[in-house]
Amino acid sequence: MKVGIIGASGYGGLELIRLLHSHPEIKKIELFTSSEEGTVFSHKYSHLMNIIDQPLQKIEHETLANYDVIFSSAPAGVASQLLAPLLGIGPMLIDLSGDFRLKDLSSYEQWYKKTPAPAHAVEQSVYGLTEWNREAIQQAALIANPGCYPTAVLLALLPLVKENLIDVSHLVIDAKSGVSGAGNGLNRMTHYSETNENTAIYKINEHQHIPEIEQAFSMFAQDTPPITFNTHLVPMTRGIIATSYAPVKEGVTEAQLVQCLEEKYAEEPFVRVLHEASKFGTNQVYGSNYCDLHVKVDPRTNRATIVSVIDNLVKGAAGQAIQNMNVQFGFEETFGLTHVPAFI
Ligand SMILES: NC(=O)C1=CN([C@@H]2O[C@H](COP(=O)(O)OP(=O)(O)OC[C@H]3O[C@@H](n4cnc5c(N)ncnc54)[C@H](OP(=O)(O)O)[C@@H]3O)[C@@H](O)[C@H]2O)C=CC1
Ligand SMILES: CC(=O)N[C@@H](CCC(=O)OP(=O)(O)O)C(=O)O
Repeated sequence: MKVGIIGASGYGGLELIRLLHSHPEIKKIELFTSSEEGTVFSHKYSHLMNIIDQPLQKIEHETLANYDVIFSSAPAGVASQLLAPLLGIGPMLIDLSGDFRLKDLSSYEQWYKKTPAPAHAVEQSVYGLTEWNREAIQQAALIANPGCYPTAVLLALLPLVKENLIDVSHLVIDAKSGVSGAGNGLNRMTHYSETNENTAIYKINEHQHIPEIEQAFSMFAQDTPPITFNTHLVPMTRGIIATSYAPVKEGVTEAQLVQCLEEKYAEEPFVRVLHEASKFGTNQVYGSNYCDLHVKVDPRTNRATIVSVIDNLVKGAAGQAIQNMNVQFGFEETFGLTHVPAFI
């Protein structure tokens, strides 16, 4: 199979290259750019010397139409313009940005503060939360790959919300991300001297992933009241930890919550439910496509603490995108994704 990557030189693009390189069904990977046409990729990124030595190509629709799959790892607002004209003319499209995720265009405009994608394209897009939407992904022409935070949050909470085991009206989600979540652009927020030795909350109550999480609750579980979701930037490169707190419904025990997660994910290759995890963190999924979950109920407050960890660039972006490609083409779902986490 022949795949093209738009935005290859960004963090999501680099991760797509790393993972696709060991995918047994991918025979050709070609890279597209909006700014560096002709640059030999391994001259820009020397860790890819003798691995990816071809030049970056100009983004042209006639060329892109000839690929089996196009991954777009371009920014929100740009991806929709690049991909909408390719819809239905050949390649399967997988977009890592938020452009096709929100079905309500006015909600996209409100949270992203950008012009929404064309309505017909958003209508056709399929939300690529693999473990929850396989059937639709198999039929999709355009996959809206989930955001990094929503992936971590939804894999942990959807089973419990669906089975009505926790009280969502008092749900609080506290999430923390490594700096690569912000991409490779330079700005004050990710400046070393303001990130190192610092942990900062950002986009307080205004994060663009709030409507995405609420939409997924209603798609896969049930309509819920608005949620409280906040995000923090921590001085590490990769990883997301999302800790959610919610009262358990009357009579519900910790054992029931654990069983609910275990039953949902028993056959899943990339979701692990941890037991007796008195301490765990993002390093146990680093560089891998795993999402690890843990739940505990505090008997004093009757509140559940539900924790999930992912690598934002793998399960939160490129890894899940490849998992979705595997589902769509009927490949083993683990192809290209069998990397063991780099714990240290
Ligand atoms: N980083 C993460 O953890 C996650 C990111 N995402 C989403 O994935 C996408 C990529 O993120 P990330 O790799 O971190 O971002 P980066 O900023 O690292 O890279 C984005 C790339 O997009 C390309 N690009 C920029 N402007 C344009 C344009 N006008 N037209 C076409 N291409 C353009 C650039 O490459 P060039 O100049 O060569 O064209 C750039 O390298 C974003 O939409 C992001 O929101 C989703 C989940 C997690
Ligand atoms: C650390 C950091 O800045 N993370 C980014 C996540 C980016 C992302 O996944 O964006 P989309 O889902 O909108 O594509 C953020 O919080 O906006």
